[in-house]
Amino acid sequence: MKPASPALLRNYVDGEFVGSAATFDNINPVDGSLIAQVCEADRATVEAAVAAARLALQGPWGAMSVQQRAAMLHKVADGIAARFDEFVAAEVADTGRPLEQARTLDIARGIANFRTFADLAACANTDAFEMATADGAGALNYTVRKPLGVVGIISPWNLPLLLLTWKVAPALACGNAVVAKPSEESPATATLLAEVMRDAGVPRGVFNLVHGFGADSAGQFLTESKGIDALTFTGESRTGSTIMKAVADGVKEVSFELGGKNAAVVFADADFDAAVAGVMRSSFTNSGQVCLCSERVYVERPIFERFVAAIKAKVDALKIGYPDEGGVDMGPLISHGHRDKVLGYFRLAEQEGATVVAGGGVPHFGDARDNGAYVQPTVWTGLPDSARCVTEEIFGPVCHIAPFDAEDEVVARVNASDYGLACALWTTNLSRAHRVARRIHVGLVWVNTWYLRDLRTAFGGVKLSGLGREGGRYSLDFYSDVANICIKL
Ligand SMILES: O=C(O)C(=O)/C=C/C=C/O
Repeated sequence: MKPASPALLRNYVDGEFVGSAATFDNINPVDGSLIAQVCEADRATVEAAVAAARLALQGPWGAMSVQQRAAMLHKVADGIAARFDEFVAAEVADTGRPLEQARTLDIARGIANFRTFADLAACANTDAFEMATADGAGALNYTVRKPLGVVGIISPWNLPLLLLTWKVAPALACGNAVVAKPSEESPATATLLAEVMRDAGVPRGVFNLVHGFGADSAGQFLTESKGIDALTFTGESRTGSTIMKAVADGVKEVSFELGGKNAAVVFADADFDAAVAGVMRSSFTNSGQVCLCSERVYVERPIFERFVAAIKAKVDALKIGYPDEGGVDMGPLISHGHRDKVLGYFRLAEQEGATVVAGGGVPHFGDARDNGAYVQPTVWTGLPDSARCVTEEIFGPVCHIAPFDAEDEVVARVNASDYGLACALWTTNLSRAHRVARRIHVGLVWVNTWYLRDLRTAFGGVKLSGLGREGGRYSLDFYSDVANICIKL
């Protein structure tokens, strides 16, 4: 029987799904099969989306109260929930991730992001100051939040719906209109989101979706558009730098959540089993394709050998497989191209003199998965801190474990990085936990846990890991223009 013709994922502009002359393949990384054809937005389509967003601000959307916008965003959340299994299936097909992760993390957080920012925006207060004046009558200062206008959003493939909605939700809650460009690797849930937006009654032009690549494609066209007022991007640091240059002439506001080479630090007084389980999560969740993952692990010397052995045993026992396999721990990487990059680091590590404690290659399944983008979860020891595999972001299921002897030493080694996004500390010494957490030069520190998220908190990194903070009121501050009004009494 002729296989069903692949779906066609289209752009969503001014409330309509629109095609394009050029399309590109959407591939399932589990077995390399074709999922869909995706319409690549050209510059004219991107500009039409930007113009539609601008127009939307003058329409019913621009006249809505924050309470009305919040109600609309709850309807969007309801719409995702109503099509939950469709979103799960689409995310799994695009990424190959375990079904359970898509259900409990990716799609669940897509819903939570809309609900959280609807409520935060509706309840947000602003400042007011009573001011004494020479004439004794006084003055009143108060601030108001106004939408930025048209916000460009470029979101990554590693947590597709989670990270797209992490930006769309607050941007809309603050009254902006958006043009979103999801990664070419993960277009499916973004396209479903456009359907949900339409069905929830979000006015035309408020949410626009353009598919394509970065350079010389929709990502670049969006960045270069004179019609955007701000741009928010999650992805690689060097792309962030390119975007910054592109928007510099227009002095556009940017918010960047970029790369990382995050450390986990395990002190000898840690709860050993909890630390082993925690480092397994922080190194291998989502096949290591989370900007917060630990690719550097430092273990206090007295427990180093025991810790490495425990990690090896856990890694060797990881179940790598189909997304819907019972008990599967890890799926493939996002694409064959990314797999080649990660395998390049596996080879480099051996050239740099690493001891390969576990993994280091490609699993053999003897079935369709051998056409997928799988790699073995991998553990190294024995490299110097200066090794490229210990300094460069690999973004795969891999970590290097090194011993340390003193607190000051490990703090200096962790901070000796061009990145500064996240760190996980494992210790039962309370004063050490607070002391060391403050000394690590990153935006996010977890103690005796990892990737435990309160959406009201500041999220972002320092150095090459990013610019600005999103989350809670930080998102409201980025996605709003704050104006001060002073009234003479
Ligand atoms: O959990 C979040 O809100 C978030 O932003 C995660 C980012 C992960 C990036 O790889």
